[in-house]
Amino acid sequence: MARIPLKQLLADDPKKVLVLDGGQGTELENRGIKVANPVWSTIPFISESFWSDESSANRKIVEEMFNDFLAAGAEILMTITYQTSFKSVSENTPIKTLAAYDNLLTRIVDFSRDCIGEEKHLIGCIGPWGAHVCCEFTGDYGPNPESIDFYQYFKPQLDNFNRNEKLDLLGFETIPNIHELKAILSWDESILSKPFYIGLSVHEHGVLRDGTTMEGVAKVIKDLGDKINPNFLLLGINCVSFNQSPDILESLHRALPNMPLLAYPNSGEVYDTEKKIWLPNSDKLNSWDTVVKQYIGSGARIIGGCCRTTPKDIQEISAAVKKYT
Ligand code: MET
Ligand SMILES: [Zn+2]
Repeated sequence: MARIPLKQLLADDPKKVLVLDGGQGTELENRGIKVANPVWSTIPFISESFWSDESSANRKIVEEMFNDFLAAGAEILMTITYQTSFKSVSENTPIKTLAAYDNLLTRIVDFSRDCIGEEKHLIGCIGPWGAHVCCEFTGDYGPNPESIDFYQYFKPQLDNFNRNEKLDLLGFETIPNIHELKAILSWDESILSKPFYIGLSVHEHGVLRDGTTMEGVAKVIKDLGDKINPNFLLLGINCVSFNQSPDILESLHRALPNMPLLAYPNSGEVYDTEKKIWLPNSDKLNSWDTVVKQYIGSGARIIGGCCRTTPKDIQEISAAVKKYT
């Protein structure tokens, strides 16, 4: 394999900060793919023509998106599988069996790897349980979050991703609920056999969407002690408010000073659910230059963008990472 394993790469060069790509779902939308459906950005991969017709319009759009993020300086990119859980796919698309689902994931990973080449690192993106029921920004997992069978939900995607050598890292993203975090962290190497990270969905006031403080999050990790899965490489925040994200990351760093972190906030725009439009971030307090500088000061090792961030944002992130490392 041409790529250095991420664990080694991060350990060998303690100053290395990897530039991640930007918001894929919203970028596909910007480029004309209609993603408003229960499997969101998975939708282009569901139609057979995406695979059979190499000149299909959607295929071109996805290829160009990857190319533009690469040209902007991304060194680690994600598969577009945020809402590609077996439950979401089998309940909302013609793909019903585990075998057909496995085939879908393998095709998506192969395609993503072909788009980015052998040199760049690839993350197998895994959205939270809440994405299936649209509550990743409220963290409201119902009256009995402790009895949700998270393993059952994630297993088909994990089984596929764990054994796919084209993936370098698994990314659990936008995790809003402490019970889900505890569940993921309770899984040993037989369940999570690849390096993985967890991106938390954090309120702008700095608490997990369900109200747990960053100290509370840190306690879960500290309490696990040396029982923690050695594949747990990074913890961080994603799709959080751009303006508040440096402070949030700093609070996570204070609570867990030795933990490698990652950060990829959204653009700070706000979605108007009535008018169904994105409202501009009118009080953008910081530039990427300032934000990236603060992230690096707080121990960030992977930095990129989430929803509504574009290749232009990644270009600015990449310039700042070069400047401050
Ligand atoms: N990686 C996902 C995407 O941009 C993150 C979504 S956060 C709702 O497609
Ligand atoms: Zn996002």
